[in-house]
Formats: sequence, structure tokens, C-alpha cells
Amino acid sequence: MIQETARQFSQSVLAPRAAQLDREAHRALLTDNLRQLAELGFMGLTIDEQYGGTHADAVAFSLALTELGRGCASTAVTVSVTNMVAEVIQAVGSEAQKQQCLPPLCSGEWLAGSFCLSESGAGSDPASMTTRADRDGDHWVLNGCKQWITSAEYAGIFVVWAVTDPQADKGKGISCFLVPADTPGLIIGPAEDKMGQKASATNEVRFEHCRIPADALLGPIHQGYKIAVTELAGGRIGIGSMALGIALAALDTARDYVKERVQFGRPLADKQGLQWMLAERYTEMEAARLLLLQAATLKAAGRPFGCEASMAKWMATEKGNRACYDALQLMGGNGYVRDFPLERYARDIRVTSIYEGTSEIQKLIIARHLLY
Ligand SMILES: CC(C)(COP(=O)(O)OP(=O)(O)OC[C@H]1O[C@@H](n2cnc3c(N)ncnc32)[C@H](O)[C@@H]1OP(=O)(O)O)[C@@H](O)C(=O)NCCC(=O)NCCSC(=O)C1=CCCCC1
Repeated sequence: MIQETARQFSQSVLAPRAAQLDREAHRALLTDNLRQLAELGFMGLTIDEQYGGTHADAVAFSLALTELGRGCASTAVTVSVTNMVAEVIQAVGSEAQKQQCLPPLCSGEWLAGSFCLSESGAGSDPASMTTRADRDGDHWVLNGCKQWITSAEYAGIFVVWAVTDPQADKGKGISCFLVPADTPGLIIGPAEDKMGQKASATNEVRFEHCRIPADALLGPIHQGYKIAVTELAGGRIGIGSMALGIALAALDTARDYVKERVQFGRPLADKQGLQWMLAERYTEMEAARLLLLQAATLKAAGRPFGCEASMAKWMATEKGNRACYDALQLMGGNGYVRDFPLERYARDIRVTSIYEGTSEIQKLIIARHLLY
């Protein structure tokens, strides 16, 4: 039911608006998409009903993200990150923090949540972050700068990682905090001018003597890094699922095109070389789908799923990029112009093998599971 609802919304609302969102980096349309998705229950998919969530599982989350990715990547990534933010609050938050944050996130009162982990010097290696949280009486004081923060300019709540024990071994002195958007000292920089996913804002977020109460600590003190890597694994299912959706949209467009387009007196679809391109790419995306569903099934069952999530993300994003490349190639010049959506799909999918852990980081995680 969730998959079908996502599919219908994606086809009827997201896809017709996606070109305009892309061309104009159209925040108002994105906002409208997000409000409607919140009403349909997509902002707290795995959150308990008592907090306003949909109480579905990771499999439903994956299926939904694939459908949303087919329609509009800018919208899909915002849904994926906001669900990840809601999940971390549900997983490690106190009862008061859940009551404070989850209903507004799930209902759309807060348009989005932001996940503030990366810094300019701490991307693939987030444990080397330098943002500090220093205790001052009944408060923590945040100082530092986060980069590549999805949705920062319209997020209602920020989950922020900062060093609380600079003397500790690497990764052992980091804690996690909840910071509402209107907190003095939280400063949002201008949005990056990106290659794709243009309607989704990506900002720098600075903390300048940003005072938050002691009870803004999210989860146990100094355990923040473990919380981050655990949540990233779940987020990778979302990003991989979205990449699958973008790739399938590209392949479906190219498949329809080669059936119509006539060259040398026959439809392009009759050329075996082009048939094989489609056969290979659809097969790879089917493999990605099964890996994603395997990772999601393990997560839903409460079993370890980190390696499987990395395998699924690697497959969906690397092969998805290849699928978009080939789909564009199949459409020739028409793939390269904005009259058709292929060039947007190719730009939108590119970042999926970079963010939420690069393909190289996914292989590092997989290799660790295989070898140690
Ligand atoms: C895996 C990694 C490459 C390397 O980890 P290290 O070697 O530093 O840490 P290591 O020694 O592996 O681990 C620390 C503790 O943590 C436990 N644990 C790990 N995974 C898990 C897990 N899955 N579940 C539970 N525990 C886990 C580990 O056991 C260890 O605990 P211990 O100290 O032994 O008690 C990690 O750094 C990583 O992943 N980078 C990519 C970051 C990256 O992906 N950003 C993306 C930022 S967000 C982003 O890009 C977005 C883009 C747009 C959408 C929103 C987000």
C-alpha cells in the first residue's frame, strides 16, 4: 500500500514538477511536495504511531524511496534524510526529546530535519571532526562549522555531532546533540550551486558560541560516533533505493524511445547491440533492488545489516550511474537536451555514489566484513 501510494504521488505530483524544480532550484515547489508527503505519512515512515509516525518498516521505506526517486530526486533525498533524522531521535532520544521532535517532523510542521556530521576536513573520515561542544554550567556551547548539510535552510531541527572529549582516542570523544533551527549562534550559509538535485538545498552550517541546554545531548555522552555510523548504514538503504528509482526512470524513458525511434528503416529497438544495453542495465538494477530489499529485511528484523547496506548502495548507485549513462546514449542528441529528462537523471544520480559514504567507503566497509 505504501509503495502504491508513493508511486501514484510520484507520477501525478512529483514527476510533472521535477523539471521546474531542477531548472529553478524551486524551493516553494519542493516545500509543497514535502508538505503533501508529510500528510501522506512519508516523513516518519518507521516512527511509532504514538509520535505521529507511520510505523512501517525498512522494507516499506526502501520501496517508497524508489518510487519517489523515479519522480523527483530533490524531493526523495529530503524525505530520506528527514526519515534518518527522525530515526536517530527515536533510536537514542529521551522520551522528552521524542515528544518534542518527532510529531513536528512527522506532521510536516517542521519541513525537514538536518544531519550535521560532515565538515570540510571530515567527509569520509567523520571521526576527525573539529566542531566542539564545551560544557558551561547547565549548557553546552557549540563552536565549529559543518558542510554539505542537506535541507539546512528549511530544517526545523538539526542533529549535530561535536567533540566533547578532545583527549579521547579517535571517535571515542564525540557526542550528538539536538539543536532547534531558531537557536542563536546557529548560522546557515548560502546554498551550494550543485550539478544535480538542485531544489534540495545543501548548506554550510556554522555554530558560533551556540548555547544549548544540557538536556540537548542526544544519546549517551561520547557515544556519538557509534550513533552516526549506525544511522548512516540505514540511510544508505534510502539513498540506494532512490538511485534505483532514478535509474529505472531513465531506463524506462530510453526503452520507450528506442521502440519509437526509426533509423535505417527500423526501430532502434531491433538492433541487438542496443537490446543488450537494455538487458544488461535492467538486470543490474534488478540485482540492486534485491540487495536493497535484503538489507532492508535484515534491518527490519533487527539483525546486522551494515555490510549488506553498503553492498546495496554500491550496486544501486554505481550501476545506476551506468544505467543513466547508457539510457542517455540510447537517446542520442535527445538525451543531451532539456526537452527530455535524461540529462537531469544523469546529473541527479551522480552524487548518489558520493554522499552518505562514497563507493570507495562502501567497499572499505564490505572488505572489513569479508576479511576481519
Ligand atoms: C566506516 C568508516 C569508513 C570508518 O569508520 P571508522 O574506522 O572510523 O570507525 P569504526 O571503527 O568502523 O566504527 C566505530 C565504532 O562504531 C561501531 N560501528 C561501526 N559501524 C557500525 C554499525 N553499522 N552499527 C553499529 N556499530 C557500528 C564500531 O564497532 C566501532 O565501535 P567500537 O569502537 O568498536 O565500540 C566511517 O568513517 C564511514 O562510514 N565513513 C563515511 C562517512 C559518511 O558516510 N558520511 C556521509 C555523511 S551524511 C551524507 O553524506 C548525506 C548526504 C545527503 C543525504 C544526507 C546525508
